[in-house]
Amino acid sequence: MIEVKNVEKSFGDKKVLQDVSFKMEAGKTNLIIGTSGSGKTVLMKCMIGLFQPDAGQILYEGQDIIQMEEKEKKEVRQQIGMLFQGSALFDSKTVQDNVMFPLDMFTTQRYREKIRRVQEVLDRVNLKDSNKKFPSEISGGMKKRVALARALVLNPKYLFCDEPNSGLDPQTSMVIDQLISELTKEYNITTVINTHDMNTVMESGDHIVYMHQGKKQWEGSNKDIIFSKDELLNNFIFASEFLRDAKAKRMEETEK
Ligand SMILES: Nc1ncnc2c1ncn2[C@@H]1O[C@H](COP(=O)(O)OP(=O)(O)OP(=O)(O)O)[C@@H](O)[C@H]1O
Repeated sequence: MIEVKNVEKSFGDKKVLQDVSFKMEAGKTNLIIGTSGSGKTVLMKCMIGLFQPDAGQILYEGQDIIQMEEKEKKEVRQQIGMLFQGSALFDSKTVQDNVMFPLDMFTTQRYREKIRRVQEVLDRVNLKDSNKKFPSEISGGMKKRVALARALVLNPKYLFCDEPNSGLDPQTSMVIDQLISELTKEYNITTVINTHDMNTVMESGDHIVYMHQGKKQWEGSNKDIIFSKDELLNNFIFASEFLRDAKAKRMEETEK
């Protein structure tokens, strides 16, 4: 579990995060949503220890990452898998070598062990017969699977995903979302996703934190969102008539 407690962050005079608090549990797909500039990326960077908040705590299983010595911080970071926007694969490495990279960096495993683990995660993300291919030879959806396999190869307790659907078509996005949700439950990972994708929100959001102008405006599940009376949240999520109609339909179905 990750707990964010009363976190504040400013850049110069600009308050970017103000008194932000929430808990994100293991086995749940936790989303951070909000308009551009609402502080989602800064919040994520504070959570993984890349930014130092001005005040507050970021607790990993009760231990504050802000107060940790560099060595302890490193240990926590090794338990974090990252899925970056645009996949961030090494173009000059094959699929197999991309996934093996964290094992080369952080373990002393023999090649045979490493290859076994690489194959295991590639199988788990349903990526077959692509081990020897280069990123330029595979589709965007396949690249995401490779990036996901790489994020999982060290068996992380925490998974951070920045816009995992950017650049993907709606169908491929859904498949990636489902895969992330399944893996989160299967391995009991605390998954944190920064997303603009409303389909992800409605289909995968076990727990959603909605940020507005640096503050936590609302928090709840994708089921709660349907019935929320929060005006800012409603305007943000159900921005079009089409989406408002879909909401009304979903409310009707849920009430039946
Ligand atoms: N390193 C920085 N120095 C100064 N200001 C920053 C820095 N990083 C972010 N900001 C400011 O903090 C605010 C929040 O930015 P942030 O990137 O967290 O927004 P966001 O919600 O992730 O937006 P988007 O959805 O567009 O990615 C913005 O006003 C941004 O200009």
